[in-house]
Amino acid sequence: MPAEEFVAGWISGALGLVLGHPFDTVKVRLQTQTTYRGIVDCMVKTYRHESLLGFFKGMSFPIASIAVVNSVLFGVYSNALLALTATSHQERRAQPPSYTHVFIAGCTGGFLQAYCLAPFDLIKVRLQNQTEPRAKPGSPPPRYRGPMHCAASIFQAEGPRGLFRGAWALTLRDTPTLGIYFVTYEWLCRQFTLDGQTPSSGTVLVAGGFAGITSWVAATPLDVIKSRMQMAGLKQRAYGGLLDCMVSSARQEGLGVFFRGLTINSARAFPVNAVTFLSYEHLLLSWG
Ligand SMILES: C[N+](C)(C)CCCC[C@H](N)C(=O)O
Repeated sequence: MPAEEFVAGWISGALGLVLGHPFDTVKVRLQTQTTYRGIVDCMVKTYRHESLLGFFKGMSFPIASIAVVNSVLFGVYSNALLALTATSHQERRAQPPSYTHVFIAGCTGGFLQAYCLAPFDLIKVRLQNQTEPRAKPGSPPPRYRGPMHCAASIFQAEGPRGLFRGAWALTLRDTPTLGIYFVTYEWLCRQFTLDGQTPSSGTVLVAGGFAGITSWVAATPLDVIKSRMQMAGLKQRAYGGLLDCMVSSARQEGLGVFFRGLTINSARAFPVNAVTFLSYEHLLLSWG
């Protein structure tokens, strides 16, 4: 039943997401704030000021949006591959598509999911960057009270286009790197699987995990720029555009700035993407 599979896919996507979210908060903070000395320092400070809850800020929207984002990514990828190679998912093990086709299909999926992801991602980043501890009597309330309030305030202050701030950087980040994502996954699966056979669950977990890491390594420089452009509207320190943001970040902080959050991104990527690919493959198998 497609509806059941959809729910199962959403739940396993959500599981991966919850697992990865604390890493994601630390990453966003390291990328956009200069008060932390490193991963451990950021974790300790977050825990001291905001308790464990601090790591889970901004999570409800990604959970709700992962259903849309994941189905666009995997659905477009699979259908693009069908259009390119005329083989359905079931036939692909017997007649494996070329890596060029896998790459093109991955880029197409990545391009389209980026636009669905953009407003959700913006709200996530804005909420994750609120470092105020949870409502203490007497302390000023945080700027955004929650995701809906955040969306409404951005809409009011910056207009509908405000919700798509950083969307270009996000599209540039995701188009080629999701091509790399599916190529890495396919390549690793084929290395550990006999011709024509279905990869084992262990292979799918490892291939999915490494596909996540590889694509995040490639995506990190644009990820930093994306997060900064998303925060720019708030700080009134608007950049002239993507290039301006790149140049001024590199000038002020050196080239190392493009690799901020790389370690934490990779640590997060393995479990998240291992779980995502395992559920994807299982769902398609049970669909027959
Ligand atoms: C393309 N880029 C590297 C940005 C993401 C690729 C992995 C996507 C996955 N949902 C995750 O959150 O890890």
